[in-house]
Amino acid sequence: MNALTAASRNFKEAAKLLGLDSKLEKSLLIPFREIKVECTIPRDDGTLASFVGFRVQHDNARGPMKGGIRYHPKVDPDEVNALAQLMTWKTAVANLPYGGAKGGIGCDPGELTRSELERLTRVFTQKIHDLIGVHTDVPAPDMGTNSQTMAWILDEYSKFHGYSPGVVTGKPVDLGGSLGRESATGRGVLYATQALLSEHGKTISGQRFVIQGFGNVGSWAARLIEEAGGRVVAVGDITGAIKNGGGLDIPGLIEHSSGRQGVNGFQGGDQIDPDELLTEDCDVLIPAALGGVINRENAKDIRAKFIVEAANHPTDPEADEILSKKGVVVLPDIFANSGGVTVSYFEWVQNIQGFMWDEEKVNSELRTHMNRGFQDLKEMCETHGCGLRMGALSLGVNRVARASILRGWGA
Ligand SMILES: NC(=O)C1=CN([C@@H]2O[C@H](COP(=O)(O)OP(=O)(O)OC[C@H]3O[C@@H](n4cnc5c(N)ncnc54)[C@H](O)[C@@H]3O)[C@@H](O)[C@H]2O)C=CC1
Ligand SMILES: O=C(O)CCC(=O)C(=O)O
Repeated sequence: MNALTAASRNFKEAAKLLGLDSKLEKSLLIPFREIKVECTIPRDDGTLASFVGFRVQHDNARGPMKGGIRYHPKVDPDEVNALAQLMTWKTAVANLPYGGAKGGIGCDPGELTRSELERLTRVFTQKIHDLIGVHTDVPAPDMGTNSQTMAWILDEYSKFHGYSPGVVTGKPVDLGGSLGRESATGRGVLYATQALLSEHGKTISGQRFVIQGFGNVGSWAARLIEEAGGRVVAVGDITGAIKNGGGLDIPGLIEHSSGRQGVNGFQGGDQIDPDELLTEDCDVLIPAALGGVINRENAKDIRAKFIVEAANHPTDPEADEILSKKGVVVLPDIFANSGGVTVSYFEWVQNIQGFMWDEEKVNSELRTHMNRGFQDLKEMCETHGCGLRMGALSLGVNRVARASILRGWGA
């Protein structure tokens, strides 16, 4: 199912649950602004290459719009739109003073050299610089981008507006980035998983985990879960998948994967078919790569008891129905991966204050935020007698609707 169709379908179900006024419902669904720009750069060999960049600013009722920038060949307007919408609900679920946005460029970052990536990022920033800003829209890393990408955006933006570290988050620490942001999404996934398992009388220790995606989010989640006593029995990425029932050596896999740009060829386990990774036997499945990977084709074969959505929209609504009938508990993306944007908020606050927190404070504030978010989410589920996805969505949508009404935009 198309990402935008799926996100909108879930939103409408939450709006119905909340009894939202139909005009407000419509206005919450339509993005505030959709930007599409042409980005042409000279390649290193002197030839020209053109790419299309997007920034969808979905909603700003609760504050500046916030969300990552993705570099991936499959970036398209509908997907960016869906991801921007999810950011609006995510920042509200985390109770951060932000709205939602998302951006991306349709490109394969693995096929571009570092200097080509820098030129592409700078051209994109030149095209959108007057529409982003510390108090309007604050980008961050997502798939295919990282702290270096944010450093280039910050530098290019600052040529137009003066030095403004708070215009992006997920920056290098040397440029005003926050300690703990690099690991924040994976750490948030750990805290979210601990909260969920404890609700079911379990701890991380002794549980078997399967993780799809071994980039920023997947590798940090794996490392922290292993440190907390969990057994990561299979991991996959774009290069392949690897399994070891006794538990993979995660530090070894991180070293292998960063040297070779992927998990393929790791000797500490058996290579498996990446298509079978999601249906491997485990207690907790953590999708941490692309959207739409759990769908009506494979949902019936999922053997995990819990799914913790580290990726954005990994499960489509048809799969949700199948999983719910099977009794699989799904912790939704807009809560489970909100650790990243939460520490982005801490980074932005530090930039505005001009004061740096130590890493212990960042991690302990993150834990407090994630635990509070889980309690809020559970209360919403109890109030509406619904599952976790609808609980999270109605929590987020309700907060955005209230802000819109207070600002005089709603019914
Ligand atoms: N970076 C962040 O702070 C946040 C990221 N997310 C979400 O987490 C997910 C992962 O993001 P990052 O780790 O930042 O990206 P990344 O670019 O660091 O890593 C992406 C990983 O996915 C793998 N992958 C790509 N295509 C695949 C495929 N077809 N099959 C299997 N694996 C594949 C890559 O090999 C890589 O291991 C995305 O859905 C992103 O939107 C969500 C919240 C915050
Ligand atoms: O850190 C941020 O501002 C947003 C990260 C992001 O894109 C996401 O949570 O999906």
